[in-house]
Amino acid sequence: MTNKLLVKNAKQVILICNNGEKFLTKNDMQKLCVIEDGSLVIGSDGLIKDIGPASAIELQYAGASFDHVIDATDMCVIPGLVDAHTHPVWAGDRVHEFAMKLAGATYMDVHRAGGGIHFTVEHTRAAPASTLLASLTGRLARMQRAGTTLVECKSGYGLELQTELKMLEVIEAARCTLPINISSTFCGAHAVPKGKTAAEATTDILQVQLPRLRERMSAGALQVDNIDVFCEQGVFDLASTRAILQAGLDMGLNINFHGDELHPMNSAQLGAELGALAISHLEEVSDEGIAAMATAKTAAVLLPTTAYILRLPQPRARDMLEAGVIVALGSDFNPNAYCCSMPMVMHLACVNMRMSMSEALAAATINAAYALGRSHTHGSLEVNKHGDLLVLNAPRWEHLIYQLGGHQEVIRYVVIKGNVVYNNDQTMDL
Ligand SMILES: N=CN[C@@H](CCC(=O)O)C(=O)O
Ligand SMILES: [Zn+2]
Repeated sequence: MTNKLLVKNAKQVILICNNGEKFLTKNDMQKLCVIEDGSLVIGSDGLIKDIGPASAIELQYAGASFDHVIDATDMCVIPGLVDAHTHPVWAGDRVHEFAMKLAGATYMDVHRAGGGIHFTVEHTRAAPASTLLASLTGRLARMQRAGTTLVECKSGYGLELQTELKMLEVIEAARCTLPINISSTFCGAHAVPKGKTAAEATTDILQVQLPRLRERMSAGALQVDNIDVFCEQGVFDLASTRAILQAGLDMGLNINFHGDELHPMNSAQLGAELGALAISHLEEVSDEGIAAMATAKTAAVLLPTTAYILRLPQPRARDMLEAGVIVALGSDFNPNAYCCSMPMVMHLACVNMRMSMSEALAAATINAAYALGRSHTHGSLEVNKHGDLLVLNAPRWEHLIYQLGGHQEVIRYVVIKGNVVYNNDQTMDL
């Protein structure tokens, strides 16, 4: 049968790892697996069929047919990027709040004044599903052009049953129709809705939202992968967070939540105890929390754009890496942190959080895939994994991070399951 794609003669092919690793930690994040002068074949099923030295692949596939051939001479190949944390379904931008924050207002000042998540909830509740789907489609296309091929997408701007379901249905429609891979997250506990106490909101999630979600999932109408809560002072405390996460776990969802962002909450210890796959933010995590996450193999999804925009203390990436935590990255795309670009996120992680470029790439590929429970199929270039990759118009892969804000010029092709979903003939030589 005809193969889908041959990518030949690349200067470097960055596999990330080649032994079926589900994640990388410590020194393994420093020495990524690389083939110099390599080629790669994606079979008719969209999975990677072969990968190796260009000369060996040429011999082996002499006479084979391919739907598409990319000559990657002088270019590099890396796995598609994985964005482990986004809020991409919403109406109503918050550009006015950016001005307020620049003038000194904190995230919680804006939130308590009825802005922030509340502002977005009001606009998202009022928006038709078709409008939300159109904007989501545009945002996912932007992410894809910036190299993201697997993205986590949260609900959480409804805070009541109807709008939370509307958001999840919009994510489901995108998942079924767009090439980009999606991991869907129920985040009904993203904030306490106006007019309710946190206790009332928790009861509504446990007794109304989650049971209805379970019905929709059992009927096959919705696929939801993860459960999320914003565990924060003035939002959901540890007890409510525990109850909601446990209820999600009991219905088969992976725990993946916001913790220890603005105040130390012991969210990391709670997540580790519940077997969370991932916890995001962690700007205020304690030493005990770091140790608990390392032992439980709970990934830390670090979000450099948030710390940057809100001028928060940086998450302690180096301490986490040294302790053996599985460090992943996400863009945190949302109306507060409007960034669709994982190359920009990796750059910020390197400069502000002191990660090396290899660590940042591992965190934005195999470890981000692990945070979403997908590292058996995504996050590295290995035989039988999905044929999701980027071809970079650069002599070394590090240009993708080094060229600040330059991904439009560096990314030549984006490939998902062997199909070229973005062909950028505007790239220029460096
Ligand atoms: N911290 C909570 N949630 C988002 C922000 C969402 C918003 O402000 O709309 C975050 O991850 O940064
Ligand atoms: Zn978030």
